[in-house]
Amino acid sequence: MTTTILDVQGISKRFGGVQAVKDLSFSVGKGEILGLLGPNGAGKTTAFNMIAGYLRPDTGKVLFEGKDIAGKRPWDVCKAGIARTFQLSKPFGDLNVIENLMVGGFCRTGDRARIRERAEWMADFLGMGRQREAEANNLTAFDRRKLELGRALCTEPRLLLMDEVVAGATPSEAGEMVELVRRIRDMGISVLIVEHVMKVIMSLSDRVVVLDYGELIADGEPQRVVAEPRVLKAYFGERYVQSRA
Ligand SMILES: Nc1ncnc2c1ncn2[C@@H]1O[C@H](COP(=O)(O)OP(=O)(O)OP(=O)(O)O)[C@@H](O)[C@H]1O
Repeated sequence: MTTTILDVQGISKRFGGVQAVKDLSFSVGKGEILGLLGPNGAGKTTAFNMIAGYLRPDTGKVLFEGKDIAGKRPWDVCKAGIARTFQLSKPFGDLNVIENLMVGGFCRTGDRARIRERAEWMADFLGMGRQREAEANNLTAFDRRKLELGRALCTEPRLLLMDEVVAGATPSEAGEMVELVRRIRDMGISVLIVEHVMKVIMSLSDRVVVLDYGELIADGEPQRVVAEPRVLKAYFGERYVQSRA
């Protein structure tokens, strides 16, 4: 039986008149890759931000390894063992690859030698060994994205939250990212991933949960979930579902 690493229990968030997330519950198993799906505006980023400490939930609990982290600040969530990447990657432009990676390490320890060693290892892991000294400003968009991923990993997380990691990537870059995510999971890190590119989600996820208008509408094995009428309706509308009946 898989152990649960993250257990989200009934979280909600309202922005003025918009109920962005409503009574959302789901869990991530240890060693699992869970895909978070849903049409634009479904509440995925809001849910992410409540888990990562960027937004305080109006209701509910976020249990990480059994402890409620809801409402903790991002720095404390990171220290607890959760790292995240952002939709828009913003490395420190005038720092080089190793220096950017080292920034992540300071979340865990003040030991510069250990941080540097991990950053060097990470540059190789990302396939950026030859760009160690390159300034982030001079990297391609995809390399900046990988760098952001590496910076998150340098915080030594046990759960990684990834937001749209292949947006704007070429097919071969997307393939490279999929491989990296698999290797991250093989290192024992659980992954919660938001991604619009279906091919990526379907090939990576052990399980997916689907949101629509802030509510969970499906949770299960990817192939089965994407064929559910409720999910098809959320993505393509009622007429599409009726035309297939
Ligand atoms: N800070 C905010 N203030 C007001 N409304 C917000 C705020 N953040 C999100 N919303 C609204 O909450 C709803 C959910 O947005 P959210 O960004 O979480 O969806 P999403 O599923 O991540 O969408 P996308 O796939 O387009 O990134 C939307 O209606 C959005 O307009």
